[in-house]
Amino acid sequence: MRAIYLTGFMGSGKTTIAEKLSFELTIPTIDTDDHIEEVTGKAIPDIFASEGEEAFRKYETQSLESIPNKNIIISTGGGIILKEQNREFMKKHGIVIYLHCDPEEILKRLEGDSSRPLLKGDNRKAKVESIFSERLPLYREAHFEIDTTNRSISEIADEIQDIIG
Ligand SMILES: Nc1ncnc2c1ncn2[C@@H]1O[C@H](COP(=O)(O)OP(=O)(O)O)[C@@H](O)[C@H]1O
Ligand SMILES: O=C(O)C1=C[C@@H](OP(=O)(O)O)[C@@H](O)[C@H](O)C1
Ligand SMILES: [Mg+2]
Repeated sequence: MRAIYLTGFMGSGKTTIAEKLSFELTIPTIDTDDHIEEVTGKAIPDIFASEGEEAFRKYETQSLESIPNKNIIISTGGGIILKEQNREFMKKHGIVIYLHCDPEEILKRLEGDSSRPLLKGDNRKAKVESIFSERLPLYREAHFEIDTTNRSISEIADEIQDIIG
């Protein structure tokens, strides 16, 4: 089986759904953020704080390209689609599934979360809305799109299983 790449905004459920699918299908899963943390020995917020976003994006591409791409479910970081190189890599090596979620629900799901450096500080709503609208056309380059808004993790996992057969 070709790799399944889950893409989508922060809080769309990529990491959670990949773990569920991995359990149900008994195939491995890797999260690009976890991979970066293992390789660098640093937490994601520390990389952003000490080396900046550009350095993080380099690690992200290196992770994407070094993770196996057969018989695996890969949950990506929300910004992986920013680079054309990454979008092309995922489309070439696997099935790309975009997990859509309305910004309003993203804000609810991430209330109190402090692990996402791009949403740090005041005016989270404006931040989510502006990053979301910038990225939406890039997310939509995926092979498939699933709306996760107001849907349970089980329903979403079942829909992905239908897609991949
Ligand atoms: N379909 C869903 N319904 C409600 N909460 C969800 C759903 N999917 C994920 N969550 C919750 O949203 C938060 C972010 O999920 P996560 O899997 O880390 O998203 P991502 O990896 O896309 O940033 C977690 O607290 C998770 O439990
Ligand atoms: O959207 C982004 O640019 C980011 C999303 C995060 O992953 P999740 O999408 O799993 O939250 C993580 O890679 C980093 O904080 C940057
Ligand atoms: Mg994640």
